[in-house]
Amino acid sequence: MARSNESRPGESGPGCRLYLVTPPALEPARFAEDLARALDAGDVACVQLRLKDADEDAVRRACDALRPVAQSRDVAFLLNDRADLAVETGCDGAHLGQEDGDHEAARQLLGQGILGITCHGSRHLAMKAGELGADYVAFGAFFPTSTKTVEHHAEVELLQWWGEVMEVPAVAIGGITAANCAPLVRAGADFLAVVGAVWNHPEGPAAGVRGMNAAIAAAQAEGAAQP
Ligand SMILES: Cc1ncc(COP(=O)(O)OP(=O)(O)O)c(N)n1
Ligand SMILES: Cc1ncsc1CCOP(=O)(O)O
Ligand SMILES: [Mg+2]
Repeated sequence: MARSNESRPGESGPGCRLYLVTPPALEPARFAEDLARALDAGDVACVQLRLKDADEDAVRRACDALRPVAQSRDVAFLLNDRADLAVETGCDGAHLGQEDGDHEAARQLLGQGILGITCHGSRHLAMKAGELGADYVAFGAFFPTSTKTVEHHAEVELLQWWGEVMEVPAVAIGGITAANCAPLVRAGADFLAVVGAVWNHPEGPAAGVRGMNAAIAAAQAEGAAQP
């Protein structure tokens, strides 16, 4: 599947695309190989490095090992939680939550870089994020997840509403799998962000990417066939 002419988070593009978030812990050299295999298995718009328990040096080392794997394939590489470190390490941007510092300052710091903001299940937070210039808003969790203890949930209708009134792309996250993603795609999610569906796939990450791509394509085809 072609990649380079398609959308990255923050660009509007055709249909819905896959957004990979890394596992919570990884060994950079070994994971670089897994990541390469996953990215070579199908269409991926974006990779987010999310290492909640790693210190700054470990995050830098992981960036150094993984960023080229994504960027050499024209896949955007984002850092979770830290806009400053994202800029310093040459990432394409940062994903920030509601507790991850000053979003307006991050917007300034990132310049043309990608800024994604967690908006949980909230129209209000999403409008605020859109107003300050976020390149995408992230809604979730849509389904139960074992990757993170979540306090906020989002409904499928939120995606539909957002797509009708706003231009800023929407990322859906939280417990998304090939088996449950169809309603999110049909509701207009621009990107589906996943951890477990790819990295914990029983046949390996490449099979996880192929499975997600196939499920997205099937949901889009189904949507297009409806009168
Ligand atoms: C694409 C995407 N959406 C949401 C999140 C969650 O961000 P946040 O609320 O800051 O929680 P942590 O990831 O920091 O635990 C995300 N990382 N990516
Ligand atoms: C980081 C994050 N934010 C909300 S749910 C979630 C975890 C997503 O992981 P999974 O795809 O395994 O449910
Ligand atoms: Mg965060």
